[in-house]
Amino acid sequence: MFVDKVQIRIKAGKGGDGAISFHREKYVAAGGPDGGDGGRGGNVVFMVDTNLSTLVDFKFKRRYIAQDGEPGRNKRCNGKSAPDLVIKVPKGTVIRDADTGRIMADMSAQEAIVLAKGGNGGWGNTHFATPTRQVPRFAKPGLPGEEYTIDMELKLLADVGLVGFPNVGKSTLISVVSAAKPKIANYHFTTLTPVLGVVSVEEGKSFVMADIPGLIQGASEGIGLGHEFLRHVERCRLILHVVDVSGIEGRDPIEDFKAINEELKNFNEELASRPQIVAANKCDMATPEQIASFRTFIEGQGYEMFEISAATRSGAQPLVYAISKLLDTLPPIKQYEVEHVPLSEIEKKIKNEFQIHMEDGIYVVEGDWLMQVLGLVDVNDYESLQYFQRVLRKSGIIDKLEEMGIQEGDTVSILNFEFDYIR
Ligand SMILES: Nc1nc2c(ncn2[C@@H]2O[C@H](COP(=O)(O)OP(=O)(O)OP(=O)(O)O)[C@@H](O)[C@H]2O)c(=O)[nH]1
Ligand SMILES: [Mg+2]
Repeated sequence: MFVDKVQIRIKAGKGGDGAISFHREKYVAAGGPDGGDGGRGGNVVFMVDTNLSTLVDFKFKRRYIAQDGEPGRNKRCNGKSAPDLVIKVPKGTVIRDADTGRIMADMSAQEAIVLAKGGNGGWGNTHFATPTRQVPRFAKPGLPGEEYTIDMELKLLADVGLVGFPNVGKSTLISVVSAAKPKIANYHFTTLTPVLGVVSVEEGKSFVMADIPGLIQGASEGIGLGHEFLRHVERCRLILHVVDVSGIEGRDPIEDFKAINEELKNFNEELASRPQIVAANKCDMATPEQIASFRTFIEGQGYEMFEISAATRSGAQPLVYAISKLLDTLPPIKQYEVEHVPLSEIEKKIKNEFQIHMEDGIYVVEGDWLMQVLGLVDVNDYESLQYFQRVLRKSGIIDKLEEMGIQEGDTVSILNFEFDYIR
């Protein structure tokens, strides 16, 4: 079964809670705190698996939950962090946050990505001993992991997309220019799922061609099969429009050509203006007059046309060279840009709900949204920390801290994350 669109739910693991425990030893009256930290919750990681070519597995399993981190224990034993939950997807899968529509990943630009971060483990009470507080009877709980409902869509990666009415010879063509072996038969909708083929042009030079089911009038409104598959030509750099010029099926090639382009336009305006080459197929069955009048029309429209017979292979090689030459001048395959959660939205939310209080000489900042921001921060990554700093500043947290008299070197605690304040 070919499936190229699914919705699933992912949830990263919760961090383990920090432990509250005190050192116990014979003859030692009151031992210090020795509660260990909780381990990190498992991330949910997406990884490209080139052996996969459909999202069918996700039709049957829709919830993916990573394990929680282990809680801390006594004797300063830290809980184990949970392993990442790795989800394998075919190359070309585009992942969106179903709630906001934001693009989270394009699994053609990236091989692997952490989509939901596991929560940090909570600190054990060992961390909270100070000269004035020798018996800290508290620890921090682990933070929840991120969770999302995501829409996944497979958009195949091909340089050239074959489009045309059913039975015009698209599959025959891909079978003669590449090693792909699609089903070929004399009836409509022989091809039911997209097929990719690598076309080699010359030593060290090749491009990828995608064969999709035939389109019919109304395809863009969901009639027939083609519409479901047009998303697979959305990334193509070039459209190869195959037309049957022989009229053996009683159709008019000019009308066919117009109808298909109309469908492309209805599906996606931009798709219709994608560079397009026309392959006039079944020339072995067409009269010179039929070919000539089609050529006049096509060239009049400003397209380049190639006479071919996929069945006899004639004309296929010049077509391949022409495609390759045109591809050299075109931009690379479209990648979807990952959209980060807009800063301004986060700032607004934080601004409305953060609170700061002092606890044992530490500035403690709290707020639900901070948790989500922290989920995006990687403390080992400079850019990420800068982003965090920007959020703190723009959402007014730094102003508030300064108002409260914070000084260089004072400790600020934001959830489980403690750092020295630097101006
Ligand atoms: N005479 C002739 N027949 C051809 C040519 N190319 C393809 N055919 C025949 O046309 C029929 C349909 O070919 P396919 O390659 O399956 O057509 P398709 O466009 O992939 O069709 P769908 O998958 O249904 O959209 C088959 O019987 C082919 O043998 C050609 O150049 N000349
Ligand atoms: Mg076919």
